[in-house]
Amino acid sequence: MLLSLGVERRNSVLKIVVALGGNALGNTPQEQLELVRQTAKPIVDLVAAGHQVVLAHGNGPQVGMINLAMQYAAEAGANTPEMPFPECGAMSQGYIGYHLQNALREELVRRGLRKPVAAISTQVIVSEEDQAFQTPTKPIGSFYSEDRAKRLELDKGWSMVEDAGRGWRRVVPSPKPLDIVEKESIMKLVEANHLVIAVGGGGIPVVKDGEKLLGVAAVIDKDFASAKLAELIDADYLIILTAVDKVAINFGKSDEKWLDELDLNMTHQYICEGHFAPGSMLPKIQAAIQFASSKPGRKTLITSLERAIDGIEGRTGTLIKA
Ligand SMILES: Nc1ncnc2c1ncn2[C@@H]1O[C@H](COP(=O)(O)OP(=O)(O)O)[C@@H](O)[C@H]1O
Ligand SMILES: NC(=O)OP(=O)(O)O
Repeated sequence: MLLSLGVERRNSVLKIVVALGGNALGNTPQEQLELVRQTAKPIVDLVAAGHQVVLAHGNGPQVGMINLAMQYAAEAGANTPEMPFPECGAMSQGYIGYHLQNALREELVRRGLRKPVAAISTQVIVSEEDQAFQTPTKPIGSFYSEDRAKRLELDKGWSMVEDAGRGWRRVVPSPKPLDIVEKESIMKLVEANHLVIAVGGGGIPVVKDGEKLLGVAAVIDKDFASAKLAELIDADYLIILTAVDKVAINFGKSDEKWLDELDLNMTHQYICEGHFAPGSMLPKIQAAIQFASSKPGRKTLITSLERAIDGIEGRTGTLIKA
């Protein structure tokens, strides 16, 4: 028995959306290649147990790196065009999806499993009216010292914030996902028993302009996009893999307490008490609530990539349920 997650559906096939943090993918192509090999193992464990899996991933460090590189190249007169931000997001989706789909395919082959893997270039509809466009909150790119961050604010006009005690980062608008353009294709591939990678980097944010879709300069939180995808494809579980085994209250303080389980009332109370850092744990918790409250029986597990199997088997992680 691989998947316990609340145990009532022990031997049934579950439809699971797994969301993987962009910070778990490293900072260079070499690091990412190595890390996706580790990522592939717990994902393929789920597949081997017979579950239908859709993998979503973040892109914060990667879209920041791509955007900065394109800006520097254009400013240096390297005969390189100005690259619009949504195209940078699309590049990050392709770059990460390429590594993930190969790592998953190799792990499946290594275990003698036959299953096609496909990364879908995914667009996610947002509203032009979303208040997020007025207040950037999504951390992207590298971590900087406070001094360097203040200089970048002046030199580049970036908005910079301190990110969960880890350093300063650029922040960009992060509108909420309203719909997923390629949802029918994703559904069809899942039904056809493919291992699908979708809503990479939260999806490429687009707004509707009549029949057209226009890319916008923003980064959708992949946890919200994953929750939306999980709702739309009628998944049973949303599993959010990040750098910590469990969610804590009083995180980083002397009275820190790691949580095994959260119901919706407790979760709302802890949000009001400010236990979850905006831009890092808070969106995961909000996405977890969104999915867990969208239909009876739906649950979200938050745990670390390293301990994903333990989390899946009910030995660690924080389970959020209605
Ligand atoms: N209450 C909390 N409980 C656990 N971790 C927290 C909490 N508040 C902030 N964090 C931080 O949030 C991080 C997860 O957010 P982040 O690194 O942005 O996610 P991602 O893995 O999606 O890139 C954790 O590694 C931890 O450092
Ligand atoms: N798009 C997104 O949520 O990326 P991270 O997981 O890297 O923050």
